[in-house]
Amino acid sequence: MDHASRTAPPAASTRMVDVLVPVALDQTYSYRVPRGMELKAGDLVGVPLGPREVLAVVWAENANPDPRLHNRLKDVSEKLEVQPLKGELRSLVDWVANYTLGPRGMVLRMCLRMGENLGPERLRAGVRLVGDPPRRLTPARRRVIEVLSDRLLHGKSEAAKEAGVSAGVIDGLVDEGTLTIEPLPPPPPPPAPDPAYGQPDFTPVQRGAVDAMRALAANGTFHVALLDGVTGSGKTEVYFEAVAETIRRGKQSLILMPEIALTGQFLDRFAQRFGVRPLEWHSELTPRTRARNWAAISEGSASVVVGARSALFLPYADLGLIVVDEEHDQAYKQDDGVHYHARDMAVVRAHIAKIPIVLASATPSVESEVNARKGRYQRIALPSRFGGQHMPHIEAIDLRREQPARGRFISPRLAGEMKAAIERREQSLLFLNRRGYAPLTLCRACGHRFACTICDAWLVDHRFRQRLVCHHCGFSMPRPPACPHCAAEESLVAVGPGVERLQEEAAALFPEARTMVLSSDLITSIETMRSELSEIAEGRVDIIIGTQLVAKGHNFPRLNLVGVVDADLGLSNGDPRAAERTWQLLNQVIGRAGREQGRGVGYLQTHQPEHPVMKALIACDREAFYASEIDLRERTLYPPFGRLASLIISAGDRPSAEGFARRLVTLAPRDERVVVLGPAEAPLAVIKGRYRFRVLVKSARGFDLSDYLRNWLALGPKTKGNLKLEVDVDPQSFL
Ligand SMILES: Nc1ncnc2c1ncn2[C@@H]1O[C@H](COP(=O)(O)OP(=O)(O)OP(=O)(O)O)[C@@H](O)[C@H]1O
Ligand SMILES: [Zn+2]
Repeated sequence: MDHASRTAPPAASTRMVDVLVPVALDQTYSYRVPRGMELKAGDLVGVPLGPREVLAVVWAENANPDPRLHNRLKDVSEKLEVQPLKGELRSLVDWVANYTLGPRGMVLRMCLRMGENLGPERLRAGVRLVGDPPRRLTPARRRVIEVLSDRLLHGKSEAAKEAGVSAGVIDGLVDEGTLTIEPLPPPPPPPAPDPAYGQPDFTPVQRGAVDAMRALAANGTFHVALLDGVTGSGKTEVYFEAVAETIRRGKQSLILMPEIALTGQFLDRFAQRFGVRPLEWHSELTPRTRARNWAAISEGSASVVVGARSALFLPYADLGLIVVDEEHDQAYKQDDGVHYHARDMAVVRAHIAKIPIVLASATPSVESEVNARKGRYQRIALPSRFGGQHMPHIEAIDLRREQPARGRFISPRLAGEMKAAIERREQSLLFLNRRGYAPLTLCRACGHRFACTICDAWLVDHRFRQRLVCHHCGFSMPRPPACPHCAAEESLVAVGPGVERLQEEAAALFPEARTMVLSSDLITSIETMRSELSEIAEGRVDIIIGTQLVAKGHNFPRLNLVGVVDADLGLSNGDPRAAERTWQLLNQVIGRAGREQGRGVGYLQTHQPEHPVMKALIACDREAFYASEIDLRERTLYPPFGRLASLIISAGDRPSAEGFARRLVTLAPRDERVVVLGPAEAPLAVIKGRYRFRVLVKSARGFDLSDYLRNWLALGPKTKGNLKLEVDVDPQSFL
């Protein structure tokens, strides 16, 4: 910089803005606004950052940087012609970043996942027959002319496909003057959902809840309702009324789902109620659909959006309602990148936007249950099933007394019930939350166990894929013919069951029955998953064998029997939420039984029928479960009576990770409202070659734990080299 430019006032404009860039940075950067460019907070802009041009959002106008820096600032290069991010969304980004300690830029990034193309839609080419046939008329050319004989405009690629020719044949006809190329008009926007399209008749039990839903949506102010209805009570139909009311008010609704891959049935039900399908938002959208949907959401033409957790961060033009379906579901917690809980952040968004939110579940999280008990959330209850169906009857099968045969996992009693169900032409569901064939493979001769080389985990035998697979890093290897340790041949045995092994057993027990395994690792695409689920719903499967994928939200009309193969599975680890999870998962999966006809029955194969969770399940005693769990959390000051955060320290070698974790803990600011536990080696001590230590931070309920952590980490040693520190506020996983 030369002397003159420092003293003379710059010729360029002196306006400046602070922009936030969607990368892993927390702070904003100042840029100059070129003359003639009008910018306000929320505008999307292109800015030079280092050697690149990047997308950014104006976070604050009239920024006030050091005036001496002014001449070193670069200019905003362009303003994008899209809707600006509203103040409401920018506040959410700031709030989430502040709460989770995630970099603001990374939170912003979730708002900007609109795919590559932001410009206008590329026009598609159309062709029309206008002139005479060419002199040289090949059979291919004749077919094209036939297809276009109506002299209307056809899509070029469709016409080529219909005539069975390449695009080159069409281009040839264009050169001859036989056809013209004209742009196809863009497809008309899909019709808007119609709130009056297919409204059902509600039962007297449902009517009260429906009225409450409509009132909350009509009020349109911040209000949290817990729609607490047993499985099969019609929660979806009921919250659709809040959506209908929101459509009538001309505002947008967002319905969050834990597992968007499984929502085929949901989309159909939505169409039955509103005449069209809602707009979808999830990771499997093509870039073009993503760009189109993002634009429809930000312009306001999308009236209802159903999406996975990331849909919470979209730039709705005028959001009027949020519904969080299956609000208790763990899948709402994101555990990489920004660690956030979409249900909790949805409540924050509703609060900032001053709109109502409905949390729906048959098995509310302990947090939401406590909020309803304390009157912070309005409870809207549906205590019985729709259509007079009974809740399933639940029984324990005590595995200490009723053992399956050696190497088998289905007890004789459960097998007998399955046989009876098949004879009644009803479906059975075997539930086991374990993917693959067997969780462990060992050598009978020397005892060698197959473990992942870079994770602290056994390799899981996957027979469909014919490989041993690590569920933590994805490493896999073929099952070797001999033990790599002692070279014994044919000595390898599978230990324990996975769903694939259960299918083998079910097929051996009932050779005539049609079986199907549903497990996330076997899904090749959302479409195949949806078609498999409709095959089940149509009754073309007798025995369904599945992981937690089958527990969520499905309606299988012919399913009356659910067998939980290992009810104790989720209780054995030291997870403070183990009891809650087990209660929720088993209620949900057994809740698939007896929804439309006949009586549903659930069998719990367990070694501990006297465990409080099993007892509450068997007695269908929801009160007993929540009372004892709430009491326990209150005594131990676990959430929601206290707050938790985890620090996860990992490094390529054990001493670095442990050393850093120890140093960090010694620097924790003293505060009598905070307890720092650890560091301790993580239960999953090594993942992908990284050694992991955990620190658990517990505080009183009203305490600003995020602020405490921020101050602490600012004092802490810097993370250098491959050392990584992750902060997880309100952790759901303790592994
Ligand atoms: N008023 C109604 N009229 C017609 N059908 C209804 C009505 N209420 C509910 N149903 C039907 O009852 C079935 C169960 O409803 P729904 O799936 O909404 O229950 P749910 O409470 O969400 O259950 P879960 O928690 O198990 O997912 C569905 O097939 C639904 O279409
Ligand atoms: Zn691994």
